Amino acid sequence: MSFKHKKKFGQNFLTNQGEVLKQIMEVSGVEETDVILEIGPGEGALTELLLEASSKVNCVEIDRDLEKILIKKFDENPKFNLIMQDVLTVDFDKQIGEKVKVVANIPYYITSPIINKLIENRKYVDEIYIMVQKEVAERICAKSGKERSTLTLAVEYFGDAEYLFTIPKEFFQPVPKVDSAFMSIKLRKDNSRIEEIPEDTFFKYVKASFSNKRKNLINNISTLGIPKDIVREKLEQAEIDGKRRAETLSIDEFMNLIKVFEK
Ligand SMILES: C[S@@+](CC[C@H](N)C(=O)[O-])C[C@H]1O[C@@H](n2cnc3c(N)ncnc32)[C@H](O)[C@@H]1O
Repeated sequence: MSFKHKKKFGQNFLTNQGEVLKQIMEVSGVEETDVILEIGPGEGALTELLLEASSKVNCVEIDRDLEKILIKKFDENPKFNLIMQDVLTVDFDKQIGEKVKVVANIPYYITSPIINKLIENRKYVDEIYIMVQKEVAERICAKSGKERSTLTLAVEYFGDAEYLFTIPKEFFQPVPKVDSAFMSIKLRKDNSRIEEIPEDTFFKYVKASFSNKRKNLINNISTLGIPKDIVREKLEQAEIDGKRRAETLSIDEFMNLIKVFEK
């Protein structure tokens, strides 16, 4: 009996596998020494190639109905480690405990929480290769323009994102409404940005700046309780036009602006 896909778990499995999987393996550059974390293995299409190419594959899958299928396929392979659990509840210290490369076609309904969880556990993760909704990949990787958001800045603060390639929606079963994209996030090994501006401070200003996307920086930053004339003055010092919107600022402009406000 074939597997019945569950919408609530974001289950759109790759069908046009040969082509896409080959591309995934090529761009993610998995090596024999790599330990992999695959979030949402599904029926194990990608898992099989990851097992061939790496030294160990930790798979985290939430759906108990897939457990038997995965065990039947891979349980005899000593490199295979199955964690049947919601990925957002995985304790990296206890359950992973070593450096991993993330390679996965993740469940799209929790894309931001997954990225945030991987960033929080960056001591175990330095490279992330994931398939996400095309629009989300475009937003995360946008260097300028209205696609930029707090998620774009969060990723830029900790690393570098790159849009790798597009996967048409017809390559999945069931066929979703949207196309997908494969992208990478390389987390910075040094703490350069964090040392310049602490995380809490950085996100306080970024969140305020994006709090109302139609409003300009003066109006949004003043929601932090800073009088508008002071906000205006500080933005002038930072050489940033207060009428600009947050989406037009690069991360370096944000870093500079925050330094001036925090002086
Ligand atoms: C988009 S499908 C990808 C399946 C497979 N990797 C493929 O490419 O065909 C997402 C997978 O994530 C699993 N999943 C959904 N929510 C999850 C969660 N919170 N934790 C772990 N896995 C989850 C789903 O059951 C499904 O297997």
